[in-house]
Amino acid sequence: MSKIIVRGGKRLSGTVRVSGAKNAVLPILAATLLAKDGESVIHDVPNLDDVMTIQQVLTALGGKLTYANETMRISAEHLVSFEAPYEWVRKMRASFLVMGPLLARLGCARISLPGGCAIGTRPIDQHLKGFEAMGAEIVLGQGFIEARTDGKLKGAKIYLDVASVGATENIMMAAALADGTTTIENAAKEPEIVDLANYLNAMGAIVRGAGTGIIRIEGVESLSGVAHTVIPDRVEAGTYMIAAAMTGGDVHIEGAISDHLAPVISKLQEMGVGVTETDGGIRVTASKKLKSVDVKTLPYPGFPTDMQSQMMALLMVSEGTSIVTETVFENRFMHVEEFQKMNAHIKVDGRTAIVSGGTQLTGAKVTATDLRAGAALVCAALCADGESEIAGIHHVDRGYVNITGKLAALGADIFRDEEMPAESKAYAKVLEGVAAALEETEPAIVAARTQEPAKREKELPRIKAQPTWA
Ligand SMILES: CC(=O)N[C@H]1[C@@H](OP(=O)(O)OP(=O)(O)OC[C@H]2O[C@@H](n3ccc(=O)[nH]c3=O)[C@H](O)[C@@H]2O)O[C@H](CO)[C@@H](O)[C@@H]1O
Ligand SMILES: C=C(OP(=O)(O)O)C(=O)O
Repeated sequence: MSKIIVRGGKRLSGTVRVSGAKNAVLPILAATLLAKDGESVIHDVPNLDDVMTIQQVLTALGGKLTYANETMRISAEHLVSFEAPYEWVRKMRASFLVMGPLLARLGCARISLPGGCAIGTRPIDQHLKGFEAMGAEIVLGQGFIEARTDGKLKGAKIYLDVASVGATENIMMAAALADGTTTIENAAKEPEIVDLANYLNAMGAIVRGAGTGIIRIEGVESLSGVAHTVIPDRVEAGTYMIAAAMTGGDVHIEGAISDHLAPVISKLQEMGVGVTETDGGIRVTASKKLKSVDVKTLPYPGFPTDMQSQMMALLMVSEGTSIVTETVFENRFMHVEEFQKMNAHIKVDGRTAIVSGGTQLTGAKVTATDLRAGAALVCAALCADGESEIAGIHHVDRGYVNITGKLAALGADIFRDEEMPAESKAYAKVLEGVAAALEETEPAIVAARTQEPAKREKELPRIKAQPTWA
């Protein structure tokens, strides 16, 4: 299993480019299934494991896809199946987003119960409530959900009990081809919802009010494939902003949209981080000691839950005590135990974590428990004393394009264990061999094993291991 190795203490500086947003591209790729004709050409598609997963789902349904240079071309004229296979859906919760488009296009959809990060129970009742209101019959099978409709879905008024991002997106897509008008009340307002609405409208849909709490969708007869460029990833951008702040760095985050990051920027500025909008992004500078702040996660435009663990990492090294409250997911503090291995002082009580800041973090062997937890551990390791080894990297690969390469280009001492340069690997192997041989044969070492540490240090012979080619 691959790991990320970080040797902390390097100040980050330079420019990092933000990739297309994972949480925008996944619903948009699902929406390409709505196009009965024409090719969808989606630009700035990030090279992520989640994107590869949805690509597999779309292919299994009959989509014809190609992916090169961050552009995906999809033709969904001839769908061959209404079933999203378990092997892909279990890997990624967002696979459930194909239910709305399939129901609208084929009148039938069967999807395995979704998987994803272990951050809470994450029910899908609001998605199903929306489909039922539009006339679908929902059948719960053994590990799957089936939705069927006789003829077309019918426009309806749907009030969401929680402003769910996924439910808003799934209902918007289903409603785009329904008979009549659908109104979603208490809709999610995230920038990714607006991006999906823009894409649907370009396809020929009539979606109004995206980005507000009430979205109206007038159903149309058919939709066609079009070109669209995905918005930049605000969570990836926010993660690099935190990494810059944690290392006292000076980093330009190219492509970041400050409006999308308003709640994160406001907290960073309150702490004393310099954040300025530039022509092409956001510049973050941090030179002085940072102050603690309290943070409460909320649906957009509140502080994003997807930035909570990274923010907690920054609070661990800022002066004072902070209270972090997680209101979106009921189990999103699993990173705390890992942070504690790095000498962080945090107490959790239900959905609240009390962070005692001002700590010098120490490098440790830790494990990413979910996607953002993994990114937060990387941020913590960047300013920790010594070396950290972060396992569970498959979570990070779901949502960050080349995180080690991007951070290394900013000056971090970071690599994946399989990325270790070949000469370094060979050198390390030689050193290991020399040490093992000496352990066995050198009488002074053998004798020293049983001696007091102080005496041992004095008497050990100095080993000057050199690779044979040096
Ligand atoms: C692919 C994607 O875009 N993922 C994002 C999306 O996930 P996702 O769309 O799954 O998140 P939701 O907005 O649906 O979930 C928010 C809350 O609503 C609850 N809920 C949701 C649906 C439902 O039918 N019933 C219900 O009770 C969830 O358990 C959770 O407590 O928004 C989350 C909240 O900003 C982000 O953390 C995820 O990164
Ligand atoms: C929780 C996340 O994603 P998902 O909803 O795909 O699990 C995330 O992006 O932090």
